[in-house]
Amino acid sequence: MSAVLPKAFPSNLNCSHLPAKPKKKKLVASPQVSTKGELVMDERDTSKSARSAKVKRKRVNKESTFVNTIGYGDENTGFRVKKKESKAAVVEKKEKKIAEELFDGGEETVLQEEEKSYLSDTRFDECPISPSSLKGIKDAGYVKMSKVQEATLPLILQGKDVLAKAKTGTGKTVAFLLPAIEVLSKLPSSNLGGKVSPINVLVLCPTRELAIQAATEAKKLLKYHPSVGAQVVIGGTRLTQEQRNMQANPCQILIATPGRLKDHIENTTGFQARLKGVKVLVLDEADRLLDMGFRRDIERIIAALPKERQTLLFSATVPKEVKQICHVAMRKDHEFVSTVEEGTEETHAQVRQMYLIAPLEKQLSVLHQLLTEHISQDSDYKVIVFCTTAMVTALVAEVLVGLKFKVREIHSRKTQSYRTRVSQEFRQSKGLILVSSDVSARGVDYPDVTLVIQIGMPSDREQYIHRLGRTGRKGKEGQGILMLAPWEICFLNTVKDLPITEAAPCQPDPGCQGKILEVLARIDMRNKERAYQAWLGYYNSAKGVGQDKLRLVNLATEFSESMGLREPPALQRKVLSKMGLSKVPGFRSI
Ligand SMILES: Nc1ncnc2c1ncn2[C@@H]1O[C@H](COP(=O)(O)OP(=O)(O)OP(=O)(O)O)[C@@H](O)[C@H]1O
Repeated sequence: MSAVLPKAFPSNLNCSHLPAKPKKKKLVASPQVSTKGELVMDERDTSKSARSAKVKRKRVNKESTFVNTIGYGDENTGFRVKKKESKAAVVEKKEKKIAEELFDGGEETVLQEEEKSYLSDTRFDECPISPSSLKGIKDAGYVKMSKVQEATLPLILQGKDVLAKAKTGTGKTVAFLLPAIEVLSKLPSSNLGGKVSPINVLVLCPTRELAIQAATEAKKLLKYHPSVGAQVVIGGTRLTQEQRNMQANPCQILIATPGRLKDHIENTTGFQARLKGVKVLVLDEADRLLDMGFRRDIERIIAALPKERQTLLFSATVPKEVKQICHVAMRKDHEFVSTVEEGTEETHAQVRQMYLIAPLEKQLSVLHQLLTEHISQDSDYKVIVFCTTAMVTALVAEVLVGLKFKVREIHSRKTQSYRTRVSQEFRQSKGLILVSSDVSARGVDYPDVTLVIQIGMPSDREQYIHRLGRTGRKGKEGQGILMLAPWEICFLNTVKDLPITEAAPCQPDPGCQGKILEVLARIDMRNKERAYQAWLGYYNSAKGVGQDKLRLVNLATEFSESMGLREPPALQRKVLSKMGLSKVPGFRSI
């Protein structure tokens, strides 16, 4: 395997290395409609003002038709069978009429050409979906299905287990929630009531943020299903509070993080009985949930569920190991659906990906330069800076605040209420930088993120793709920069098939380093000690770095120097021992 080797870090070049946002011409929907009611596309400049007016609403002649590419008329689906006046046909007509009324006038959201790329030509109202769901979909502003939604809906409605792979930000949440709600709404009423209130749909998400977000999407789709409810159980909130909520208002859809769900299985009276009602299990970000970190919890959870159920696994990345172990959760005859074409990248073409090599002691000043440049180019900037661990995230955020950037931080060491508040604020804001650990790496849907910076090598190729996927969502443009230390270059091997190119070298403003040292000097020593320990823990187990322990000692010292420390902090003996480093010479211990 040939590595993509970057040039050495040059000492004397300016930082205008990032290509300015191209002022290219794009195809955008014209406000005109042809006599046949087709949308007429023309070519014109999409300057900022044009971009800001990107979503326009326009009436399209009802005659404009859309080709249904996947055959919802298929008899196997049990919907829209034949056009004879049978009872089924009458019901079908009635449903169709309601659907037509819902979308009457064919109000069509006209999007930029690039934003359409993730959508299919199939409209939701052409599909065998209940009028109540259609109403919710309409209120959410969705008209056409995304490609992954179009590809998976018929299979899920047929009752198949599905493993689905689709790029980040292309609507996977609706792809599993909508059919799951449809399955649920067709259950006989005995499944919906009785002494025990069963949980019929169980959605597992790897992070709390993702679970909350999935619940928000579920609530949109359930708006006109008054008898169906969705509830979230996640860590970071009081177990007893969740128990009370579930008792007061038992819902058929439960969205959970694995650890907390396991807690309820073990500690909440009657919970196991409720789980016996599960008809659909969804593993969102399946590869993450099935990797070693979550595997035990997932196995324990699956053991508590009925064997007779439908299982759906969704993710933007499905490494081959996941395909191998998905039998843990799925039936043998499950379908694998991928909307990422064979031989194409798993990342979006409209997201420019670059890497940049900088030694640890220069990384903060390079970061300062990257952010300053980006902000000067785009006043509507919205940046996520990913760091390796929670404590390193906290430190980088503190430095950026000291340098007067507008910053929020989010990581696992913050309380859940703080995380929820910051997440909500960032979702709605412009002109803000979010410094984050991997709690925001997967699935979190922040609209219009303009730049994702990753400092330090991600845990693996999949995590790189998911972090990058926080920008360029729903077909929009974005930019990603991966900043590596020279000794992390080996990581590039794992992403060499992706269109990631080396950024022109960056020489930060000479005055900046001094300012950074001043800021660092003001930061509480304990925060630096925590960052040092966390950094060491991360790289100690990082592939390609952690094996050579003697080298690790030196790299950790380099990191402590980058925080302005003369000597590395001493670590507790038991911490060193836990990391398997107690016998390695060079670490200071107390
Ligand atoms: N058919 C649709 N039309 C328009 N917007 C949609 C449609 N379906 C979903 N969306 C919106 O697209 C955005 C991205 O969806 P979602 O977060 O589910 O993507 P995802 O594929 O799960 O991404 P990730 O891989 O990062 O988890 C959300 O804001 C969602 O509300």
